[in-house]
Amino acid sequence: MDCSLSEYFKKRGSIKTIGVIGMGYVGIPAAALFARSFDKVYGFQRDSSSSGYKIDLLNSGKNPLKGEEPGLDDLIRETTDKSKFECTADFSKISLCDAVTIDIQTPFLNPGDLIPDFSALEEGIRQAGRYLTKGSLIVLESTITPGTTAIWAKKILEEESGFIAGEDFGLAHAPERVMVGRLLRNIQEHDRIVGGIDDASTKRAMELYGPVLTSGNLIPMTATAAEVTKTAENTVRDLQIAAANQLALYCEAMGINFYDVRRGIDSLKGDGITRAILLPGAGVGGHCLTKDTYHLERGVKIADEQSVDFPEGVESLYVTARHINDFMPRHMFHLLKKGLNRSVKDMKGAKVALLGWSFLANTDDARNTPAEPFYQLCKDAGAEIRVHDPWVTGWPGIDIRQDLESVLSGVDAVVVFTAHRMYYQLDSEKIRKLSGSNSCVIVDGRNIIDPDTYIRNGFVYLGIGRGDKNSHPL
Ligand SMILES: NC(=O)c1ccc[n+]([C@@H]2O[C@H](COP(=O)([O-])OP(=O)(O)OC[C@H]3O[C@@H](n4cnc5c(N)ncnc54)[C@H](O)[C@@H]3O)[C@@H](O)[C@H]2O)c1
Ligand SMILES: CC(=O)N[C@@H]1[C@@H](OP(=O)(O)OP(=O)(O)OC[C@H]2O[C@@H](n3ccc(=O)[nH]c3=O)[C@H](O)[C@@H]2O)O[C@H](CO)[C@@H](O)[C@@H]1O
Repeated sequence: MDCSLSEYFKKRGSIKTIGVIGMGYVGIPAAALFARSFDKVYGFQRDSSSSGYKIDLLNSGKNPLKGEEPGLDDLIRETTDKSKFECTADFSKISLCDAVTIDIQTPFLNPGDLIPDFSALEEGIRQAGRYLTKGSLIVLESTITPGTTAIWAKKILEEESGFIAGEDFGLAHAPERVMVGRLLRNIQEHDRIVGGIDDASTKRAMELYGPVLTSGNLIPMTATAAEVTKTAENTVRDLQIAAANQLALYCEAMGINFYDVRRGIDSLKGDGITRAILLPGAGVGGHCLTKDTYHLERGVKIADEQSVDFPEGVESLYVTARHINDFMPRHMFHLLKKGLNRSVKDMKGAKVALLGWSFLANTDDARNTPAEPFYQLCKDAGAEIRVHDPWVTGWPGIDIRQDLESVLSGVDAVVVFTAHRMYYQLDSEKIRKLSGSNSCVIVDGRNIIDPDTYIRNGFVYLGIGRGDKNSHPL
């Protein structure tokens, strides 16, 4: 009788060589941190036209990620210099690894039909299955539909390897809870959810993640519970943001200042009471909050259990929240239209400066940026729209400039979409001169400018949640 999985792990000894499949926002910092704590890390990256360049870049000690990532440049240089971190497209080296993590993108083709595009992930899992060895551990870190690890991934790995998960190799899910701009810090400081398909896999996965944690704790559970934790934590966050967005829309309609109401609500504290209201904004972007709700919804739909007991004909609260957040770029367009009407200008032919393309302040990550639907609405309405972003240097079909003055000169309207640090320094007098207009419109999607300063300088001001200012006297 072959030995049990725990015995395989024991015979193999402690984890020394690790493979990380997918050199992206998640895989690169994860691999670099593993390389600091373990003997050797192989970063597996397919040699694709869009990302193959990362292999040589990383092997030369350079960080392919733009934007501010404290500590990552040095850590990549340090670990590659010591040959502890090597990037490759040769997946056969997976056979040298004691543990392999998979950090491949998991977008939705079309959220409406809840069908994720797991094609890239499947290719990566098949590569892992092809070369994994007895007594190794496979960990899915990608954000996936609940049920994926223990059913779909397990089946593929067993098909490709001829081994049995839970007997010949370990299998777990350990979701990444990182945010661009704080990748290294999040991996080390956030508590780490670790969910194996069985106890032996969970324990082995804890051996893998323990050494990279500084203040974070390990939180063991089953693989499916780990998948639900990850998708639900982002679903709930998206719901909280939608609650703030809806309240902001109400405050605008009622002519009051959302931030007065927020301060008032926050004042109710103590005795375990919490009513934390997040911030309304021009929209919710990113790779995670825009899709994890649909992973959770799909998970409950495909679960073997009987269908969920839920009120008849009522849409999921979580999907409704997604619709509210996805509406915010259109609301920004409505505010712009209102402002141009007040300054007696047509949207058609209006020159509009869009400030901020990335979905998050001070990063270059523009995936699912809410600025894109807004941009399209303006274009479709005949406006001439110019985009500025200090971090995002390129985007398919969009001319993104880094020279703010050239974007602002001669404009009829300025629209703030991202709270980049430099936009807090915007000078109303300078913008008025650059625009050459005595009634330039300014729409603040991130509450970063002072309305009264701009109104005093002759601007037509509108801001999200600012019902007290959006119809100010001209
Ligand atoms: N970006 C974040 O801040 C973040 C945060 C939390 C969770 N996540 C999740 O982590 C996962 C990865 O996200 P990401 O942002 O790192 O994606 P990414 O697109 O930045 O990186 C994915 C990398 O995997 C590579 N890849 C794709 N298929 C491959 C294959 N078959 N073999 C080898 N490499 C392959 C791609 O070329 C790319 O370099 C996703 O599921 C995402 O939801 C991301
Ligand atoms: C890449 C990513 O997304 N990773 C996630 C991220 O989650 P996060 O919640 O930290 O990301 P947010 O900061 O929410 O940004 C999302 C969008 O929401 C808008 N927003 C935010 C707050 C608010 O009050 N009003 C808003 O409108 C904001 O502009 C932005 O477009 O990091 C976690 C680890 O920290 C990860 O685990 C998690 O996968």
